[in-house]
Amino acid sequence: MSEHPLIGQLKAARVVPVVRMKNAAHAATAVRWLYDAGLRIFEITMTIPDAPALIRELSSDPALLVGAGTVPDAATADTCLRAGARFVVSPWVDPDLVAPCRAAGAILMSGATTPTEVRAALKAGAQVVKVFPAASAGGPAHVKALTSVFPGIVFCPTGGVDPSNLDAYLSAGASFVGMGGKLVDEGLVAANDRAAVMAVAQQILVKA
Ligand SMILES: O=C[C@H](O)COP(=O)(O)O
Repeated sequence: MSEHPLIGQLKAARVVPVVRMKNAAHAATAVRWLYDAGLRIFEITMTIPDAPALIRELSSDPALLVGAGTVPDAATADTCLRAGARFVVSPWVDPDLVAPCRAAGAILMSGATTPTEVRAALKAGAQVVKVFPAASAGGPAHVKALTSVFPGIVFCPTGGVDPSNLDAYLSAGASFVGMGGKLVDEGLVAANDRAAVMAVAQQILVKA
């Protein structure tokens, strides 16, 4: 099966910022700061109040690649895809998400930890395997073990990834990573500490 054209963009960026905030205004601020730093890809998680509205707003900018994260079911996937999401991320394997993603031409990233779960994600039709939770599953060594039995599969480790271990995950065989709390800490946004968030974002860009 040929690779989805957007996967090249994700590989080139190497980091998908996972925006997970309790407060919608904080999420919008975090995205604005990361945009100012130079980032153009955003995973907007469904744990943000009214997340599809933020997806719709961001998707109106053609320079951005916006996806929906922590998508719990097909109806939510459909809402996000109609709002402009071009990738859908689930921390688990849910075959119900395949049809709406295929219909919209979007990428489905399904969560998996073990080889059995990876196989299930691929059989269900995921184009990307989100290795989650990556750090507690064994970190880069775990990703390396998975890539040895699944050569050519697009792995996106997420959970505990930060600027200090990014290179180790990529060297282990990750195509790109998801980075949440270590990149955009809601506490820093709430404290209006733009400089601290920008500093972390710069580390990602320096490495890219
Ligand atoms: O779904 C992804 C996680 O929320 C991101 O995990 P993280 O905050 O440890 O990077």
